[in-house]
Amino acid sequence: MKPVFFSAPERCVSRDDALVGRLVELWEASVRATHDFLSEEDIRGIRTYVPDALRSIADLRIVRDAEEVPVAFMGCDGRRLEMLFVDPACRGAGVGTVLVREAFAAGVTEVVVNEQNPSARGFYEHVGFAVCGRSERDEQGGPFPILYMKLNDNNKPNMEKAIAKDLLSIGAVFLRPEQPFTWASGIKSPIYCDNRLTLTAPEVRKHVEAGLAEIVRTKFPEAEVLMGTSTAGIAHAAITATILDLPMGYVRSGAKDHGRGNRIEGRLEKGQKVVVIEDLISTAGSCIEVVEALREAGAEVLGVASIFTYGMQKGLDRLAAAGVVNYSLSNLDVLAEVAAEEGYIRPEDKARLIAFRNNPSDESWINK
Ligand SMILES: O=P(O)(O)OC[C@H]1O[C@H](OP(=O)(O)OP(=O)(O)O)[C@H](O)[C@@H]1O
Ligand SMILES: O=C(O)c1cc(=O)[nH]c(=O)[nH]1
Repeated sequence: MKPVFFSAPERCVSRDDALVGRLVELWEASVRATHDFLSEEDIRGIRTYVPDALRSIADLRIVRDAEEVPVAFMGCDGRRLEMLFVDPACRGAGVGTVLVREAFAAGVTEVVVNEQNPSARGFYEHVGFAVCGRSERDEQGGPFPILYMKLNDNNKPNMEKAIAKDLLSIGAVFLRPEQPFTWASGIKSPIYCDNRLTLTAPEVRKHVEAGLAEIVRTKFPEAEVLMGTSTAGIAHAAITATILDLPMGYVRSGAKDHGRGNRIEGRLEKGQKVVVIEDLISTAGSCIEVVEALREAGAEVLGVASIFTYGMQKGLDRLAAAGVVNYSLSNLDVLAEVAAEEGYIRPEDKARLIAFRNNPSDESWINK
């Protein structure tokens, strides 16, 4: 029977002989189960290098079972996922996926797999990698063809769908056509997406923060500081900054009338390159105010990373006029599609939501 409990991935700084010994055992069991193209002699030969590789890999993470025994590990070096092995007894339980998400959060965008291991290729394709090159020999010169895989924008549709599913699954999307919500902009709306609820749903929060970190890393690699919008962007800015090991602060909706009278909290130097973290964009009024406050303080705003956008024309026009680029993890078009597919809304509601987004001043959608 598959173990049902697994620890969260743990980063291993010290790697004693007992741990390395167990990981070598795990490596061998996993290789014997998946690398049937290797001979006994090949396995024994490669095994001699494994302990050194485990001791020297920059970032080693392990998952343990209920008895604290390591059952999976991964090693990353910069953008490359160098190793990921799961005990055959635990395959299919989602441990590999959890480790890969950690790898994404750590900045991984590349992996190399043996062409003769189609299940590994299938796994990496499933989580968003695509083959971008091939070599007839492996990186040690052995006669085993390898495939170079990269995470690229092909991953975007997966991410948009996955985050939409996440938001729906935790009940963060509210539909109330009979009693419209009032948005920050004053717009009356049949829908309200409460991303604040991701904070109390750790599994979803993990996806959101890994996604925001990926946006910052790939779209704004020069970012020096993250600034959260007040209030719903602040926690996301803090968690994303922790993943990326960057400074963070936040921008209030107005300056304080006591204490130091700040509007921008946290240290911000003139000329610093800032990415704004916003939870949601409707008309983009809130995030543009924040961008303007930061520019006034002398920051160079690289752009905005947000969880969700409605894709409203007003928001798009305002962002363009302010010269602000925004990347969102998901959007209304994808959310409405997924919600209809999964039975959260009726197929006809999908078109009604999009019609509302396209023309919010037409309130014919209101159920009187
Ligand atoms: O794109 P916009 O039209 O500006 O609308 C989106 C903003 O509205 C919400 O904030 P809200 O004002 O409800 O405050 P909160 O962040 O404190 O929850 C949301 O968190 C965005 O910041
Ligand atoms: O525009 C807003 O105020 C708004 C819309 C929405 O769906 N969710 C949210 O938190 N704010």
